[in-house]
Amino acid sequence: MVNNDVAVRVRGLRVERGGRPVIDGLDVVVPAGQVVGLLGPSGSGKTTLLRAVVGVQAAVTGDVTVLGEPAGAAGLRHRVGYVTQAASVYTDLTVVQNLRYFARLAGLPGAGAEAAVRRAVEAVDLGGHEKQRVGTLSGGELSRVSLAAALVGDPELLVLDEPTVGLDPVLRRDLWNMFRRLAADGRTLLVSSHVMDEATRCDRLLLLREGTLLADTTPSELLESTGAPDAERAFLTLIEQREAPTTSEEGTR
Ligand SMILES: Nc1ncnc2c1ncn2[C@@H]1O[C@H](COP(=O)(O)OP(=O)(O)OP(=O)(O)O)[C@@H](O)[C@H]1O
Repeated sequence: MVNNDVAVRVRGLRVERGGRPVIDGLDVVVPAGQVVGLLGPSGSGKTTLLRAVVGVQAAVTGDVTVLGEPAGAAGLRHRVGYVTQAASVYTDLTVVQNLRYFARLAGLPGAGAEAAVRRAVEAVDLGGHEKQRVGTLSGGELSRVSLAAALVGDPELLVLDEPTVGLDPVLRRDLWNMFRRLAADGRTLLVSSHVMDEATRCDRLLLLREGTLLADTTPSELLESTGAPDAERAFLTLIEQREAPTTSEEGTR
């Protein structure tokens, strides 16, 4: 049965990379229609988890169900948009040429493709740059073209791997506002970041460390439960709590 309240359900996920487990027994739920932040330090397994969700990660065991289907199923191809860390648009083509290409890949016919391209350009505020070659865009504009390329197929779930990396605070804020608008339209966004202050912009947070889930919470619950003044210190507090010896262990010393 499809549970419309859940966009992604991960059960007992284990992934090996380079001959060692980088995710070991992970259970995660991503509720539909929300902006869910996947946060954790570099190397904690964020990209690996996102790759498992879009179905491109090898050596995966466990269950990953996306929009009611197994991750990577052919039926999900147009329902899931994935933006990788490295921009995957063509720098020698203009914005619109890129988006037409991605509309073709999404199987959209002529008139439908043109309408989808226009909608995607509007959704990411790239009006006026349609005929600009992607290689000449600024970093923030380039991020938005990648996002637009993922949007042309009108996906229900957007999986974004560190979309704000390398952007200044104003551009980061603008991009997060855009994510909020996309969620308000009914989409689910799973967004990874290692910048902890971005946590406050999410509806829910998944905090990852060394391939395990440290917390599945909301920004306000995170601050309340740790008593920390900001997300970064809350994350450190959670790690310290996890690593602190229990009372019984102390008693045996
Ligand atoms: N192709 C690979 N071969 C071997 N090990 C890998 C490979 N790719 C990733 N790893 C290892 O898997 C672990 C998780 O990597 P992953 O890229 O998922 O982390 P991340 O949290 O996304 O990091 P970052 O924020 O730096 O992108 C790391 O220890 C990394 O070294």
